[in-house]
Amino acid sequence: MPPISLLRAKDDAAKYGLDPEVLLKLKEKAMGARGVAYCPYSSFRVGCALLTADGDGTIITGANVECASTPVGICAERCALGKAKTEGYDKFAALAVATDISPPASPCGMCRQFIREFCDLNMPIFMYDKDGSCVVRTLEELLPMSFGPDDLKRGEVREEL
Ligand SMILES: O=c1ccn([C@H]2C[C@H](O)[C@@H](CO)O2)c(=O)[nH]1
Ligand SMILES: [Zn+2]
Repeated sequence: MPPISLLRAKDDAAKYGLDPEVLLKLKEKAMGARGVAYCPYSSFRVGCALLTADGDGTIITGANVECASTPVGICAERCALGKAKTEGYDKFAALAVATDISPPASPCGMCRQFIREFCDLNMPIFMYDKDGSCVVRTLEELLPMSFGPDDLKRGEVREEL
């Protein structure tokens, strides 16, 4: 009998067209990335793992990095996306975020908009709690009726008329 985590990963993975083993790896990486968070001000560790879809399914991780001037810090999700983009990745299949609370935290509003810049609206976002239990939503479910790069292009067309 496979462990519960694999059974659950199979359901979640099937729903979003992902390999369950890859999803488990993504979860491990997101939970592990909490360990490198720099969060001396909040002590709130966040880890993120981004599954790339450009080639061999590389996983890019990130964690929150805070700053004495507190608004200057960056969330784990934007850290991971910034790393991925600047390492040449342009397509993403899933994002996982892990915190030490339960139920799990979800990406903040600023991160939802940042994810919207680079990812499809139907991309799943897996949110893990301290024990590894998961809540999953698509980007569109977390950010309905969103504004994105295509909307700016529509603005350009209007000006030409
Ligand atoms: O989804 C989230 C929510 C919060 N944080 C960070 C920002 C800050 O460093 C700390 C407390 O808000 O957690 C993230 O990285 N991602
Ligand atoms: Zn954020």
